[in-house]
This record gives sequence, structure tokens and C-alpha cells, in this order.
Amino acid sequence: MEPLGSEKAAPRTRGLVSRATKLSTVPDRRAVLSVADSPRTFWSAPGEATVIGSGSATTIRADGPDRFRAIREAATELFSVGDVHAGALAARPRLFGGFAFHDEHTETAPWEGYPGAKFVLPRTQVTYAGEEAWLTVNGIGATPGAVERRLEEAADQFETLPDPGSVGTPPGIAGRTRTTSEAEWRESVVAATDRIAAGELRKVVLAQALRTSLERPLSMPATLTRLERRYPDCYRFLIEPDDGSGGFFGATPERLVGRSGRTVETGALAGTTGRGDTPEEDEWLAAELLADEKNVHEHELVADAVRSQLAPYAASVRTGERSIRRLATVQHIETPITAELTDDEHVLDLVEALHPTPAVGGLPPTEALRTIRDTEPFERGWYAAPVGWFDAAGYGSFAVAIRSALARGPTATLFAGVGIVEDSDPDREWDEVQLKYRPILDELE
Ligand SMILES: C=C(O[C@H]1C=CC=C(C(=O)O)[C@@H]1O)C(=O)O
Repeated sequence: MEPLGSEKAAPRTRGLVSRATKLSTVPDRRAVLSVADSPRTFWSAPGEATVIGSGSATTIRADGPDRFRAIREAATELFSVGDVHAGALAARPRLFGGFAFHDEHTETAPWEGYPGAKFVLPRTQVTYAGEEAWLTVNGIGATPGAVERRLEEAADQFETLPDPGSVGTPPGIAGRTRTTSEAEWRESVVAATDRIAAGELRKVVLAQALRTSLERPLSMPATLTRLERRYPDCYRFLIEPDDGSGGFFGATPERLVGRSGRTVETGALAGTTGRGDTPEEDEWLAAELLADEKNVHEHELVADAVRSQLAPYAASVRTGERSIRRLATVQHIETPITAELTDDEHVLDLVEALHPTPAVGGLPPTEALRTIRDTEPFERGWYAAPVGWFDAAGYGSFAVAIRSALARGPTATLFAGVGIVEDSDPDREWDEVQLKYRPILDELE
């Protein structure tokens, strides 16, 4: 297909041209993902429109500690010159992407194609909003005529997609390699709890990675469909490298921050137990978790930090009730936190202020990050970092990329971590890590 922006004769705008139309049928998401061009993006979150991005009209990247500001500035410039007719709010152009966990991130294996920050403006965007589906085509430096023609072609394509058939079975796992042995894990947890006891640290989240080799190629559309069925109230995402060689994906229960108008929604999610075999056992485990001092302490450190990191931007901060978040494989303690902003703060400023929460980093932050760097024998890359989207107004929604994996060729690398506090027991924490691999592992095995 002719790349937008290549037309010679008609006048072009220097900036973004975006056109949208309502599709006459609602296409199957798996069918759309299957025909989408690389890099594909996928975002599906509770209470939000689901968006599938196909190809890139433009991609912005940044590295280092300044990456949040650099992305915001590049996006402001991108959105400043535009000819945008969205037709519906849901169909407006948005940038999808994420950030590396650490400021000092390099694209070493397996993270090639994932810089310190990367956001894609999809060339074609299919948005599922309520009962409707919208199609948006974005072009940079293109003529409106070229964008409109591409919109017509793409609408024809998405309105007549073939039935994708059955979702099929997971690829199967041929082999597994752990980054951390049980003995090494015990040693690092004991070292961390000793430092906490000595007052050098209050909490640190230590993670592991699990490299799996797959029996058959992983189908991303099928995997995301299965995750949607099992984790409908989680934030499900996919960000592909430019050449589409694999993808970083997941189904995370943890919202980092959402901003709409001056209202900000965030929360604390930390403290974990398993699922029971019966509803009574589930209730019993949940009650035990809410009464467990170690888990409540671990949770409250997160809630306090989120409130104080938001405070400089907020006219008011409200804390909801502490409750249990029950997922297919684990249960967590959750506290919703909302705030009203004093100013029209860009969502990326809030992302920068909140990342990393002590649910994935620790306290004090600098000490915890140094401990993570010194302890973990693998690159976190984009694991446990912000993923999501934002628009021209600085509104957006970001999740914390846990319960995630990086697929690449015949392999998938899974990541999972746990909060370590003074009375953490290394063996229990090991078991908790294994439990947190389950959401992704279940879709591979
Ligand atoms: C760091 C992870 O989980 C965090 C989120 C919820 C509960 C957590 C916990 O109880 O330790 C972790 O802080 C992960 O799943 O990789």
C-alpha cells in the first residue's frame, strides 16, 4: 500500500492529518490484529475504549532520565500543527507506548527495539467504543485527499474481514531457563531484609525473569484474546518493536494513573495471596490477607507514597476503602486514590511523578533502585514500567507493566516480582513470584 505522505501533487500540511469514520460493522478484534501491520499496538482497559493500532504514522523515542519530558515535548510539537477530524472523541489520534523501568536503560537483549521511551502514532487505529467501532487514519505531511482515500480502503478492508476461526491452543513450552536459582534468591532476599533491619531501606521489590522456548510460534492475536477472557478487568496491552519481531505484552491489574479533565485516578496495589479452591476458601484467604501485618504494611507504604507523590499537583486527594482485588490466579490488597489537579498537568508529568511506585520499586526510591540494579541478574527493560496512551490534550491512561512478557521469535521471557519488607520470608516470596508468572504462563503452556 502506498505510504501516506508520498503523494507529490496536492498540497500537504506540515503536520498531522487525521480522519475517522464509524465502521458499519464491528470487526472481530482478533481478525483486526491478525491483519494489522507492524508495529502493532493494543490497549484494552476497564471502562475505556479498546484500541488496536496498525503500523506507524510516526514514532517518537527518547532515552535517559529526561525521557518523560522529551516525549511530552515531541508530542506537543506533533499535535501542534494538525488537520484533525475525529468524528467522535474515542476516535481521536493518540500515542501508544511506554517507558523503560530504569533511567539508565540500554537496548541489550532481549530488549532490542525498546528504547528508554517509545510512542507510536498508529497509521491506522481501530477503536471499540461501547457498541461502535471507529476507524482512524493518521498521516504526517500527507494530503487530506490521500488520508481520506486510505480511510475508505481501510474501512472496506475492516468491514469485510474473514471470520478468524477458533482461538486455538497455546504454543506449548519446550524449555525454561530461570535467571535466579532458589539459592541465589534466598541470598538476595536475606541481604535485602538485613539492610531493611539495619535501617538502610524500608522496602524493595525484587524480581526474576523466566525465559521459555516455545514449541510453536506464539500467536499474539490469540494470546491477547485468551488474556481478555481470563482477565477482563485488567489492563491488557501490546507494544511491538518497529519490525514486529515479537512484542511486549501483558494483562496487568495495576493502574499507574489516568487523567481526564482535572480528575486523576490512581491507587495502591500491593500485598498478595493465592486463590482458594472454593468461594469459602477464597474468602478465608482474603480475610487473612487483610489482617496480615506484613502485607498491610507493604501495602500502606505504597498508598502513602502515591499520595505524597501526587500532592504537589493536587488541589485535593481522596483515598477510597482498602479492599480485595480478586484475579484468576491471585488476590491483592487494593486502595483506590483519586485527586483533583490544581492545573492542567499533562498525564506524562503525573507518570513521571509516580513511577516507580513502591509496588514495583521500593523506599526510599533511590536506595531501592540501586538495590534492584545491584541484585537482579537481568535487564528489567520495560517490565514494571509505565505503558499506556495519551492524546493532544494531555489526557491519558497508564498501567504498570507487570504480569507481562517479551515475545521474540521462538522464545518468551516472563517477569515477576515481590515486595520485600523486614519480615519477608524468602521461600514464601519465591512461591509468590511463581504465582505471578501464572497469568502469562497459562497462555503459553
Ligand atoms: C511486582 C509485581 O507485583 C506488585 C503488584 C502487586 C502486588 C505485589 C506484591 O504483593 O508484592 C507487587 O508489589 C509483579 O507482579 O511482578
